[in-house]
Amino acid sequence: MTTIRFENVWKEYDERVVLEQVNLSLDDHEFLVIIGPSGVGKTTLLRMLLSQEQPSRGKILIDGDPIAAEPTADRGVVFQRYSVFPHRTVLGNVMMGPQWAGAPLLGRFFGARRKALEERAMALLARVGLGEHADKYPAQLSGGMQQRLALAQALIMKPKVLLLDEPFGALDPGTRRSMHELVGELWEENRMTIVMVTHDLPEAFLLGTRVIAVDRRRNDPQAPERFGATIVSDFEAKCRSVRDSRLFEAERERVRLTLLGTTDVPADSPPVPALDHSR
Ligand SMILES: Nc1ncnc2c1ncn2[C@@H]1O[C@H](COP(=O)(O)OP(=O)(O)OP(=O)(O)O)[C@@H](O)[C@H]1O
Repeated sequence: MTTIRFENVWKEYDERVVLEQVNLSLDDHEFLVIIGPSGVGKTTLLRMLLSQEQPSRGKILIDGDPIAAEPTADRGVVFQRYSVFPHRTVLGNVMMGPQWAGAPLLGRFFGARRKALEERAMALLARVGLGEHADKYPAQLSGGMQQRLALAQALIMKPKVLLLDEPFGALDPGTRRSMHELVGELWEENRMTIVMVTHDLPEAFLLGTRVIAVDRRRNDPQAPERFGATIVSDFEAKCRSVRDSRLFEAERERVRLTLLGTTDVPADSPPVPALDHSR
C-alpha cells in the first residue's frame, strides 16, 4: 500500500517562489496526472517526490512517514528523453539497477543470483515487447522501444511509486497510443502509484484516475518571482466503479496468465482487495 501526502509544501530558489501551499493526498494505487503551463513547477514536484529536491517548507509523507532524504529504489522514474545507458545492451540496462542495489561494490551478480535476475529481466522485457531485442544496444531501438526499455528498467526495481515526466512527449501518435495501453496495463499489474506530468489533456484524462492542474493563482507584475504556483483544479478523472472494474479485469487477466504459465507476475503478489462500493 502506498499513500502520498503533501502538507503545505513550498519550493523556493533564493528569492524565487516556484511552488506554494501545495496540499495533496493520494490514495493507494492512484494514477495522478499533473498538467499546467510550461515552467510552472511540474517537474519540480516530481523531483521532490524523488528526493532530488527538498521542499523549502512543508512536508511530504509516504505511507505516513516523512519521505526519505535521498532517492531510493522504491521510487522509479522515466523521463521524456531516453534515460537508458547507450553502452549497455537492452538486457544489461534492465539488469543494472538490481545489481548496483544488491552488490554496490562490483555492480555485478554471479552464479545462481545472476541467472535468477537474468530470468526476471527477460520476462520483464518480454512483457514490454522487447523479448526479441535483449542483445541490441539502445541506438538500435526506435524511440518507443527505448521508452519501453526505460519502463522495464524502472519496473525491475519493483517501485511503489513510478514517476513519469512527459514520457511520451517525443513519440509519434501511433507509438504513443501503444505506450498508453502498456502503461495502463503495467499500472494495474504492478499495483503501483503513478504520478505523471504531461502537456496532453486527452492523455491526462485517458490514463489518470485523478488530474490536477498547477498554475499561479496570484501574480505581482512588479515582482513576478514573488508568488509560486499551486494546485488550481483537482479532477477525479475516473469514478470509483470504473477503477474497481479495471482492477477486477486486471486480476482476472493475471490469474489467466498465471494458469497458462506465461507471466512474470510474482506468485506472492498481493490479491486484489474486495471491491469497495462505499467510496
Ligand atoms: N535548480 C534550480 N534553480 C533555480 N531555478 C530552478 C531550478 N530548477 C527549476 N527551477 C525553476 O523552477 C521553475 C519550474 O521549473 P519546472 O522544470 O519544474 O517547470 P515545468 O512546469 O516542469 O516546466 P515544463 O513544462 O516546461 O517542463 C522554472 O522557472 C525553473 O527555471
